[in-house]
Amino acid sequence: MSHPPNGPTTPRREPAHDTRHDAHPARQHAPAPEGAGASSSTGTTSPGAPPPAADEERPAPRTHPVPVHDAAAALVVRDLTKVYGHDGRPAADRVDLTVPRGSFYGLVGRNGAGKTTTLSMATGLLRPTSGQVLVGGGSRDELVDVWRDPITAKRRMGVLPDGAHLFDRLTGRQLVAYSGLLRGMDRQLVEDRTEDLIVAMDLQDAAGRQVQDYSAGMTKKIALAAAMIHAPSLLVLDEPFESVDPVSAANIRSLLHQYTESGGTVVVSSHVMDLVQRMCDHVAVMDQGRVLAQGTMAQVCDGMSLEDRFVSFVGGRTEAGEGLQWLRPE
Ligand SMILES: Nc1ncnc2c1ncn2[C@@H]1O[C@H](COP(=O)(O)OP(=O)(O)OP(=O)(O)O)[C@@H](O)[C@H]1O
Repeated sequence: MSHPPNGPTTPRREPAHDTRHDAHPARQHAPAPEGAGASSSTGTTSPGAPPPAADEERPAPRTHPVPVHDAAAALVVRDLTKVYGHDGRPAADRVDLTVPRGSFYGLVGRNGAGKTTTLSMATGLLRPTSGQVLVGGGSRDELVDVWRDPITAKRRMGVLPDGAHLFDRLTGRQLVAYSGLLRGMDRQLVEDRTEDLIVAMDLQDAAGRQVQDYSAGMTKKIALAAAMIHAPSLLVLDEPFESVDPVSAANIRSLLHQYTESGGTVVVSSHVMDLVQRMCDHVAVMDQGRVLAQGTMAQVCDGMSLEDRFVSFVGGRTEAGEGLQWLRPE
């Protein structure tokens, strides 16, 4: 599985951080995840150191295995690799990730690091070149292989893909409702949850308009609502806060925290280190298709800010304006 950690930048080994929580009944808008006492619509779902000044020597790629038994995992990614073209360079290179149940897990990396590629394979949207993805979260502790049993695996997941192609001639309300109906949910339950989600996303005034007329942030929010309607046990969200206004983002964050407190698991990709550090309890750092570090936020940060830690892992900082001396107003 993962390479053994070594060297000065390796996060300390700490005892396993069991982030699982007991079911939390006090939730208003976030659908309770499967296995957390949710009502089921169908019977099958309910579902310090400063950063290096310049481009210092990069640390050797390494991963930090999370000491969580697979049975306590919501998502296990093993040796996942994707080679898109014929140049043989993998966009995701033997990625190993273990996402504990009930965790709020951040996946960070620079542009092109392989986050979307990894999450797309992990959610059954992009066929891997090799490797395996397992999803937990059923009423029993069994893990399901996403590529061998996609129907069962996808019932457990709610996915917000990057640049999702939505049925944007539907109204927002229709889009959310159809996401539930397509999953075989009871119509009344779908209607009730749709209204709850529209309020949670602050889209009451726009719910009757076609999604094609939505702003980028509104589109993101309605797609997030559609991903949640079946109360999955795992939410995989690619850049969920991109373009979303700060008030809506804060509301969505608290909704997602309620969801994890009631046993659900959230995986988010983001470039915004400060946000990830505040929001997530676990984090993985990717660069050039590889996982350089993963673990609890405390393990990975090791006393630094996530941003400083990230830069120490991936390098690449340049002096401000270097090479752009011409960029001055005339
Ligand atoms: N469909 C594709 N065909 C060929 N190459 C691709 C394709 N999608 C992504 N890539 C390449 O794979 C690598 C990883 O891309 P990916 O989109 O996974 O990165 P990312 O970490 O999500 O980036 P960003 O933060 O900019 O969204 C990049 O080099 C990208 O050019």
